[in-house]
Amino acid sequence: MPPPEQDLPMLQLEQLSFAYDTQRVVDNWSATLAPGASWLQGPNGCGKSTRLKLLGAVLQPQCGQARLGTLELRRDAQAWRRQTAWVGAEGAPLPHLSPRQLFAFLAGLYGVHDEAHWRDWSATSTALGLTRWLDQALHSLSTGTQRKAALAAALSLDVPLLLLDEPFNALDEQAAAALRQRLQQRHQDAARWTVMASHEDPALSPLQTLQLQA
Ligand SMILES: Nc1ncnc2c1ncn2[C@@H]1O[C@H](COP(=O)(O)OP(=O)(O)OP(=O)(O)O)[C@@H](O)[C@H]1O
Repeated sequence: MPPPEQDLPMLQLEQLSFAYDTQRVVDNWSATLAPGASWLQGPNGCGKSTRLKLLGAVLQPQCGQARLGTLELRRDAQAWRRQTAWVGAEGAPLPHLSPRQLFAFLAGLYGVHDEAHWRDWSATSTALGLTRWLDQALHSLSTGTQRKAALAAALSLDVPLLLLDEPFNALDEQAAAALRQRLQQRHQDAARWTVMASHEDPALSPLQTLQLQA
């Protein structure tokens, strides 16, 4: 049985601010995200991708704080990254690796070695229609296939905080449906967050929507 709502941990964002040089893109961003799926919605250039990078500790906020359980983003950046998987809006990282090698590399980096994760990755890859490409270098694959590889790996790492930038871009309908199903499954356990920047409604239920302004 899931814990009562008042006992659930929250992802707390407290007045996060970030500027590229002199351009302030995130200005005192505060939000409380309950476990589950959240959608960052807003016009082009409003800072959706930048916010995901802040939450992934890829960029350092100049002010503010984020808290995930006992972790603080600015104090515990290294530990925070280990609890986080981030899939960017383009193709896959490390294009000289194959999808299988990418997952092996990430699994080693995150310290995930058990068989269950391999099985999970394999099942996710199959559901996404990735199977025939598993041993080909990512750079030789289409953008959609690269994204499937990055998504399968990130989902199988099974970290509490999953950050997805335009996850449905370049996915065929079957893969998009498989991704939705996998994300729904991920949230059957209460203590996981998925934050998505997406032009398209992620069509997950329940879904917390964060409307951002230009
Ligand atoms: N590395 C960077 N250096 C300087 N400025 C940047 C950098 N990345 C993004 N920006 C600027 O920050 C602003 C927000 O960009 P960001 O990509 O976060 O927005 P977005 O809402 O994700 O946009 P889109 O929907 O077009 O992907 C834009 O004006 C963009 O030009």
